[in-house]
Amino acid sequence: MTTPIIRRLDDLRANLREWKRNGDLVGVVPTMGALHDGHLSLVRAAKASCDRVIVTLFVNPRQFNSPEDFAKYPRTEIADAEILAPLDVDALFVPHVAEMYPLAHATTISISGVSEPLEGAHRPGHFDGVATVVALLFNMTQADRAFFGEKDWQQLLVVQRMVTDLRLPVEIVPCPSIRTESGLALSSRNQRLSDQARARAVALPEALFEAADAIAKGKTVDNAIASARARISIAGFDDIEYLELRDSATLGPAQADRPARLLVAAWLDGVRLIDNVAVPPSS
Ligand SMILES: Nc1ncnc2c1ncn2[C@@H]1O[C@H](COP(=O)(O)OP(=O)(O)OP(=O)(O)O)[C@@H](O)[C@H]1O
Ligand SMILES: CC(C)(CO)[C@@H](O)C(=O)[O-]
Ligand code: BAL
Repeated sequence: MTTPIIRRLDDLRANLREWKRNGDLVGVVPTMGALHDGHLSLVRAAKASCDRVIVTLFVNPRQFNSPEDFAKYPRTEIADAEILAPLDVDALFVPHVAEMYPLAHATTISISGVSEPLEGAHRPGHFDGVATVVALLFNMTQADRAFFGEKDWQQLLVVQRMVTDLRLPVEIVPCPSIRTESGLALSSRNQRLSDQARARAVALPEALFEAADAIAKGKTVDNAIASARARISIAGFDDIEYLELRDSATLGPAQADRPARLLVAAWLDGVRLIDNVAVPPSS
């Protein structure tokens, strides 16, 4: 089975007309490619609950706040189509940048509140780019369900906020983070790490899980975060952009009686890694 690649919106719409006429439930998995098992878990979830599954592959220039990061982002379309083949998706939508953003394109979607701290503070404009492209992809694919990974926890909340606020007729399905056996969350960017750096990178999830466990057992948040920071630094990370406990749903200050999330972004050998874990309420 080869993966049908569609590049033009008109062609996608022609398929969609037929699928919608049949009453098929359409699922979309938005990605930027360089597919790994994390993406494939989203595709499997989509296949399990939808009649038609569209995977989108678009390295969205508008969500990159650093031109260097955009230039270095892995682009592996042929391998991506191959890795998807056994999953038998209905379309791999790979639009050209001009299909997404014709010259006259002048609309940006900006979400306040949940998009402002953490990634929003460290990557100015990032979530405007994400929200704009995700809204476009929802409209282009006319998806009934969309699948997003919890690895990008803040992105998930931003997209959920947008869907609620704009009354978009799409159900967001969160999917758990897929990790290597040693605990590292799979990510397209971390494919750039050397084997040696990848081994050191495991300190990130280890520190997160240990801190989450310690907080749940009553250790103060400040002490738990200080220990986690020390562990990550000792492993050789160059910079910790943030490591914070936040309310799981709002990303406001964490409260003891509500689910919280410990979220981190840190640099190792020129690669920026993010991760997050749940911290259950203490009462
Ligand atoms: N390890 C993972 N487990 C579950 N979902 C994941 C994982 N990694 C990425 N995803 C999800 O896949 C979708 C597409 O993500 P994307 O293409 O940006 O890949 P990525 O691995 O997150 O890349 P990077 O973080 O390096 O940009 C997003 O919904 C993202 O949350
Ligand atoms: C959702 C997304 C595909 C939008 O470009 C991207 O932010 C990603 O891959 O997580
Ligand atoms: N996975 C989130 C997309 C980004 O880092 O731009």
